[in-house]
Amino acid sequence: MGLGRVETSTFMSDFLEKCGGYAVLDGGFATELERHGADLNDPLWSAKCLISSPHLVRRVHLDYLDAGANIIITASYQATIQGFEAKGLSREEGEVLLRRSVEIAREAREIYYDRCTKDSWDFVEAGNISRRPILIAASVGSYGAYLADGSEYSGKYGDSVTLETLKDFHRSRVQILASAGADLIAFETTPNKLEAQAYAELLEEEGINIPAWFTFTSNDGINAASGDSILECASIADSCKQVVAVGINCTPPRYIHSLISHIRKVSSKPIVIYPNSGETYDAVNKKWVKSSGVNDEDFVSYLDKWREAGASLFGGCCRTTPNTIRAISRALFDKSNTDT
Ligand code: MET
Ligand SMILES: [Zn+2]
Repeated sequence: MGLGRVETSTFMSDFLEKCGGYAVLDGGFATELERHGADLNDPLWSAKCLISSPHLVRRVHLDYLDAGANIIITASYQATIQGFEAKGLSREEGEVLLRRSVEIAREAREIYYDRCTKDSWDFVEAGNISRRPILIAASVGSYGAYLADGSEYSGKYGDSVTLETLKDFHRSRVQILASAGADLIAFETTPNKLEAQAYAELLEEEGINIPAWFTFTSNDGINAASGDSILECASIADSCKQVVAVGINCTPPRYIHSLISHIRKVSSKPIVIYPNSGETYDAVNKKWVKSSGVNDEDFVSYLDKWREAGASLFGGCCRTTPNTIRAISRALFDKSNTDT
């Protein structure tokens, strides 16, 4: 374990350096599957496609790689052994599907690299072919995501849900994903500090040997979705050795700047942000309501402020698309060209 820990301490800074100081994540995954016609009105949400249309999962990963992503996040957000069992699958079949989510993302990366080599898109540096660094992040959605009632945006799990409940709920999926060949685990859409504590303890107790990031949701720019202070949530992530980045996902762009500033007060770890499009999710009707959504140009216009505030990994969450990611990638790339 000693060696793993040492590597973890420099994992993200090394990666960011290879990427040129900043890294680009992918964009909304489930909502992109929907844009391609998938019907995700199901408790498994995007994980339904692991069963019904793995080719579409691979295609969306590839679209994000084509758009410039350095990190793609697997389709396991709402994939759980419990959820698969509720569909009548066996435990073993559920495990196979979880591993498959990582394999499909790895296949997409291989296909992308092969295509780049063939088309000579890679650039040659001092005689060596240098490939764009690409990591596979295994998604772990929060307990609220599994409940499929929108409680990842309220964080109210009720008094009966304890630290041990959450650890037991997440344990097997984390173990399976960690051994499936992913580069890191993305604990996403975390609405409260109890769940962050559960993740931190699980990583430690299970001796998980790949790094992780924790990202939280917020409805006000100050607190996590549950009302827990973002300072407390980020501090839990900061204290966990395996955590290589901390940040925010699936939160409207207008709240991100203030949240980055808060996180920076309690952590010097790299900050990862992937906001949604700013539209709101109606959990009852399972629909996104176009209220205060932003277009790709507006989304990108926030980037400089987010960088100044201290973030270094940027992507998009629900309802953002490969076009959003292409715009982010261009904005960062053009900027770094003019900076040097
Ligand atoms: C509700 S947040 C969903 C996050 C997940 N990675 C996705 O883009 O589908
Ligand atoms: Zn989202």
